[in-house]
Amino acid sequence: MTVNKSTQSRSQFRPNKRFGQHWLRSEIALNQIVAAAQLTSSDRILEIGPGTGILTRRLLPLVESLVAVEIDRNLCQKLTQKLGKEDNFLLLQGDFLKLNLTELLESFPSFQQPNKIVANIPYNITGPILEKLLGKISQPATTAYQSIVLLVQQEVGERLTASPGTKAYGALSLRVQYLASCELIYHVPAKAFSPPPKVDSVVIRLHPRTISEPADNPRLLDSLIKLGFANRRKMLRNNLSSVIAPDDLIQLLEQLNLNSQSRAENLSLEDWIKLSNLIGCRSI
Ligand SMILES: C[S@@+](CC[C@H](N)C(=O)[O-])C[C@H]1O[C@@H](n2cnc3c(N)ncnc32)[C@H](O)[C@@H]1O
Repeated sequence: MTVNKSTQSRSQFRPNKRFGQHWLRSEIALNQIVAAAQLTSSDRILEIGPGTGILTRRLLPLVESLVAVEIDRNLCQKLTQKLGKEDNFLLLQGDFLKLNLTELLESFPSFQQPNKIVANIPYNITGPILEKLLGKISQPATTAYQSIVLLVQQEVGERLTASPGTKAYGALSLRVQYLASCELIYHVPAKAFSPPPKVDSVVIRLHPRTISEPADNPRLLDSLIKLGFANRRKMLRNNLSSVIAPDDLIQLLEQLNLNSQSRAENLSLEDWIKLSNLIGCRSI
């Protein structure tokens, strides 16, 4: 891990597949990301994977400070040459998933406690990034960001923001929606990148939250969701039979005004929490 204070022509930035590098080149998409972030001059931004600095350069004049974490050493050198003179820019070289940001920022008071995240992330590590930012149902993250604006693969964005009863709705939707409200803001076509990825993308915005009526036993809720969606076509009473007898589950579903033939995808987050609480009570 090295720390560089503070980019060259884009032709010098040869994308490295290993790091999921696809450079944004669409003015429209860049403007959309900035708009979705709803920035104010007092915001302290964390950017994951600044790459060529194309987004960074737009954000810097609009905010108080921006700390960027980039894994690619060569890019870091170029970024330092480009943006190193900007007082409100700090570049950390390293793997975002492994570094302890709070500890690293102890020596940089002006960059501590970023309140917003804005990033075009490497798609291959979307899940781990979300988990690091939000935590898990059983262990929510302690750092509360005001908002998180990310460019993600369209299919993932649809799953994150999906509603009950839809094809995209699943364990990922519930796990993330338990920890944050999620909105899909813009569609970004593959041609907005160089090289273009195989899939289209979307800009999403998350607002981490503490749910008003959390599950009594978050670990149980998490396990039930996993079991419930293990086979989407099966009814819940079959998928959850290792935890609760089918007849007993039918009773609980009726208590919650839910159809006894419900599948996992038919239950809202609130239904899942209530069901988990009822199952938890029975096993005490
Ligand atoms: C999709 S590119 C986006 C680059 C730039 N923000 C843009 O919009 O053109 C993802 C960036 O994340 C960086 N990256 C990949 N894995 C990373 C990790 N674990 N930690 C930090 N940065 C990472 C890549 O090197 C690359 O610069």
